Amino acid sequence: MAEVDSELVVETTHLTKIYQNRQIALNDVSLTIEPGSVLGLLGPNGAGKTTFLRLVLGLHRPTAGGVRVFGTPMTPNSAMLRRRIGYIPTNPQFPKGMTPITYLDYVARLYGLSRDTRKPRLANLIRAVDLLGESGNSISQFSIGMTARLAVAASLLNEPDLLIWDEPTHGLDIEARRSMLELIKKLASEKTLILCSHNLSDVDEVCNHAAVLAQGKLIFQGTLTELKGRIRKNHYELDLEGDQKSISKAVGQLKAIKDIQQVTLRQRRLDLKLSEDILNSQLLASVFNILNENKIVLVSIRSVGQQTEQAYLDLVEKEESRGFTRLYSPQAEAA
Ligand SMILES: Nc1ncnc2c1ncn2[C@@H]1O[C@H](COP(=O)(O)OP(=O)(O)OP(=O)(O)O)[C@@H](O)[C@H]1O
Repeated sequence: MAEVDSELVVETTHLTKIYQNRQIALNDVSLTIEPGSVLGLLGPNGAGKTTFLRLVLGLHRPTAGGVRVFGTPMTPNSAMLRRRIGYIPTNPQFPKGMTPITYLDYVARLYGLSRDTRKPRLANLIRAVDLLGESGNSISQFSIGMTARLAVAASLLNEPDLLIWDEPTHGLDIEARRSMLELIKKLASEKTLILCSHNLSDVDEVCNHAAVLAQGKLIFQGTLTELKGRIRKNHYELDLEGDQKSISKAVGQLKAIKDIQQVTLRQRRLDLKLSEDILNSQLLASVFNILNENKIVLVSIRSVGQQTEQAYLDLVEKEESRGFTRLYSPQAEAA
């Protein structure tokens, strides 16, 4: 584990970006990212994610508010500060006439790395991203997976402390995606990462924090556990085995229990929604008892919806319906 200092890696205050005086891409976003975080930046298309990343990188100037990276204000002139960041845009593009070696060597020279540092680091990185066999081939022949690996190598060349990767698994096949996720997990032990992604199972696997943008506004920031904790709990799905008559009888008994709010049976799959404020283990014990009395075998039980994807969809849907309400009841908004 890398030494974690208390300095915030990123701090945005009231960050706002309006394009061409009319498109509000980012609206008053105040967000902090601590060292060691692996932050999943989430949001529907057009929510402002790329705009946010570009502002953190100092590639755009904010319309209002500001960004500090490692405690220092980030501006388009902060070239030295940007060197501490390894950035991969969505669908990275490279000069087609180059090979991975000539390209990485070129980037390393731009960073001002000496020959003695450059050569071994380049060799290590090419090996780490598994491009050794392709190191002398033209980038123009590269698949999406090879291009993604080259982008990873380029983003790590200057040994940055912060990695900002926009959709790193986009377009990758199953194997390439797996190795990308494993690499992210490895890097997470020594660096801070911001990962923009539409793939919530990837986020679930590698991130420990999440920030959700919707229509330019930050509607959630916190740990992934907190994000999941926002969704409805006490919803279970049970697969049963037994004769239909016994199952129907058990369903009748379950419906009579006060703290079971909803009982739905589809074939042999039972959907149970329990009261939020009840000790679930106690109530589930009663459920198991009823199944037992009716000689019904419990094949499996799952907690429904305790997933990042469900939590994210709940949040974004809620925000959209709020927008809808604002649109159609101006008095409510003004109140
Ligand atoms: N250079 C620009 N000029 C004008 N409008 C822009 C510009 N870049 C982005 N926008 C607009 O700003 C809003 C936010 O765009 P942004 O690309 O930041 O969203 P995003 O969350 O990254 O979307 P996606 O998931 O589709 O990549 C969108 O409405 C987009 O059309």
